[in-house]
Amino acid sequence: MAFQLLAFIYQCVTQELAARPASTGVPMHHFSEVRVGSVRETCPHKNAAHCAELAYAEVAHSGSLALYATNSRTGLVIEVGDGVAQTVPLYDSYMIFNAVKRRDFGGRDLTAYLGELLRTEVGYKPDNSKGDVDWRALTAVKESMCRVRQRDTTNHEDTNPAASGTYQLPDGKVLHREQDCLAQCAEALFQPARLLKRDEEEGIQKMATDSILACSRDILKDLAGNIVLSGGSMLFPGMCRRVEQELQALLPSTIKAAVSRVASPAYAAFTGGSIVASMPDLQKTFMTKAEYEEYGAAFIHTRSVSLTKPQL
Ligand SMILES: Nc1ncnc2c1ncn2[C@@H]1O[C@H](COP(=O)(O)OP(=O)(O)OP(=O)(O)O)[C@@H](O)[C@H]1O
Repeated sequence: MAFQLLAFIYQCVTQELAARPASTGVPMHHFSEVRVGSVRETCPHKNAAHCAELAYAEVAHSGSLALYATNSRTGLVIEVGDGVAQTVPLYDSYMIFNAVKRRDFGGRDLTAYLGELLRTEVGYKPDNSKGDVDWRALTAVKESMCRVRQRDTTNHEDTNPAASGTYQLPDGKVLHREQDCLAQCAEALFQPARLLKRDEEEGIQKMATDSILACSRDILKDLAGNIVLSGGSMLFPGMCRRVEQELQALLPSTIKAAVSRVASPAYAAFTGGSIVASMPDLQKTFMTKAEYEEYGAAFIHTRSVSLTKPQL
């Protein structure tokens, strides 16, 4: 079913959007793991080949694409979108596959958590008969009013520049931008086990630290020195500073963490993908249609930029 959908998307890109894969590379990304029921499984290699069968293209990883969006080739990407959080270390464009961490939580869990906070803290009463009105309102509050608390409370919290002073919820209650629950929502990214009730799930700071420390000692400083935030759920004001503080507290004191955010976190994979598609030296990682026809779909594994460097 997923491959039928992929075929449909590919058809839309080539026919509806009139993209011409014959004259430009088409980067595709795939997840390193899939969830089957409650079990996580490594995404089978044959899936990448199957994608290639559909598109004769190159298979990359959204984390690596986000790093390209910053014009760098070495660093750690922390990417949190709507349903997935992942930390992806890359050295000289190579993804260090065995150090990638991926967990199934993201923006939609934060929206649900915000709903709980508003119910308990301001007595918000969602009206379930109104379809997704309630969900859309919670998402709008999250995206426009919420911020990230700082570890160092002597620092002023950043406020959300998009926030006006107040927001009226569908039940008529009015929220004020200073309200504490608006700074509490994003805490769930740092404490998913306690706040999202996800047993054994680590926060993004622990995932990132584990990803860095799982790599060779020679490159730890390079990775920690270029940590890039990507994905819509990294847009909360104050996120860079908070992640930097968290990582600095967890990493050995000799390693300095430097955190930045890509220009448009929600579109970083697209931006990076377009950069990859136009980089002359990375075009050699593409599989052409002629190569596909001569060597078959498995040839994609010799070309993917998502290869692990064995010595790392
Ligand atoms: N300004 C913002 N502040 C906080 N969260 C935001 C903001 N803008 C968007 N988001 C959240 O980011 C999430 C979408 O991010 P993104 O587009 O990166 O995800 P995705 O690629 O669709 O998801 P995934 O890869 O996890 O399946 C949504 O939950 C959205 O509410």
